[in-house]
Amino acid sequence: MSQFSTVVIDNGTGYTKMGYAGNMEPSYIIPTVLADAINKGTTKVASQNQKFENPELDFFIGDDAFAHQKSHNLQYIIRSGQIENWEAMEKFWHRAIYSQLRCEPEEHRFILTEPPLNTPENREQMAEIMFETFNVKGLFIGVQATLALYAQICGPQSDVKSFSKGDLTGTVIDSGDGVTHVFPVSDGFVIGSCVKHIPLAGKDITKFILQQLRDRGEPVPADDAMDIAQKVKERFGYVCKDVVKEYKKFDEKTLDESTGKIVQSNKFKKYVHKQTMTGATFEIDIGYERFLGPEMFFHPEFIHNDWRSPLDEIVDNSIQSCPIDTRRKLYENIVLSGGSTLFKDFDQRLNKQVQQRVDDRLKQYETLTGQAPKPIKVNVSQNMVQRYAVWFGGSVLGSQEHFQKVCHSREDYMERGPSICRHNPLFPQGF
Ligand SMILES: Nc1ncnc2c1ncn2[C@@H]1O[C@H](COP(=O)(O)OP(=O)(O)OP(=O)(O)O)[C@@H](O)[C@H]1O
Repeated sequence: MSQFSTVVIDNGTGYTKMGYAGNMEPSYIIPTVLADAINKGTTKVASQNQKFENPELDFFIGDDAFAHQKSHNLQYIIRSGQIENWEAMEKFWHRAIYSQLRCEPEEHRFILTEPPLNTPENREQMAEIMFETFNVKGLFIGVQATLALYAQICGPQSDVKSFSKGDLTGTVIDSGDGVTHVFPVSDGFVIGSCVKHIPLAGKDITKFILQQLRDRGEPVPADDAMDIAQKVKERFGYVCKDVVKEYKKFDEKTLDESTGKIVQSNKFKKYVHKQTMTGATFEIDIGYERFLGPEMFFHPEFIHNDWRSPLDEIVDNSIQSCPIDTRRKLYENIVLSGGSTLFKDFDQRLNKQVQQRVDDRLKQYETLTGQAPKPIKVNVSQNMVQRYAVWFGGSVLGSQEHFQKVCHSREDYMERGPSICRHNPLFPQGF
């Protein structure tokens, strides 16, 4: 890796992933939050036991921000994928670049990510901050869904050289902490009018699991409540094949012949938690919430009173609203991206349910016309880089030869201004 390799920063609603292009995983993953001082300059720098020399630098990001939330104003910078507070974002980038990545921005090109359908004005704002505040050498703003698809195609198992622009067609399902999106992408371009937005994601599952634990009377301390629920979700959560059958599996009791006692199903688990404040440890029983939480994707009414469309229906509707000549490929290449798609067997259940919808439609067509259409094979694929797919897509792009041709340079910016960053094609002309 070159000393001046490209920096990739993927700012998500919950977590920011950052590191250098060419790596398999981001070097830093921190919550996208800022804690800004209420009385600027009074906080001591932990490592030096002295106050900040410049009171303007009296702020913290990521986990440090949570640690200082009593003395500082905690601000969530991104909501539903969109940057809400530009001043806070600039401070966040400042600390991330100088203190975490420890790089001189003027010597590096940067790849930032944006949600699909981001406005050109937002892109210009990003460019202004990056070039004028940080004086970066170059900037590329990649659409998250396209980068996730790029990661899948140029992933660890694939041969980058045999890849063509037309391969960048597929449906990306991106589910993170705050929001879930379905993005059909054709030849590297998101089909904007067919994007579907679902206001449910990881945070909603975490809250649901916490509520379930509390309803069952488990001892969940208020201080660590969300943290416990999140760990339970990530460690024990899975997608079941059928909710009713799964309940039965949990309720099955067996006779332990060695002790002669009736024991409950091994589907129940125990989670041992060490309390942050007191250091005391205690045990929590984990039950039905293991599969009921992730069931939100297929039975959203469990969690949300007004949102009743299951994910497979939304994916199917999204693809059906795309141009007819792209649909087959969109069904055949459904790509998962983001932390909340990591539940065990999520891909299989989604695959089965979308396939069912497609088969039903084809059967209906055959009944009406008397002609048997060519079958469509739905393929939902998991991949090794799914958790950080967007970041990894940026990492691959930033390490390819053609990247310099698509990246906007500082000289270009000085000459033509922020509007150059309105368009960020992944490939140079004539690729
Ligand atoms: N193994 C896992 N199983 C289930 N959920 C997980 C797992 N690992 C992480 N998550 C969840 O994924 C979410 C974070 O994912 P990600 O980093 O993709 O989101 P984000 O980019 O911050 O948010 P968004 O995509 O909404 O902008 C959190 O809710 C986290 O609890």
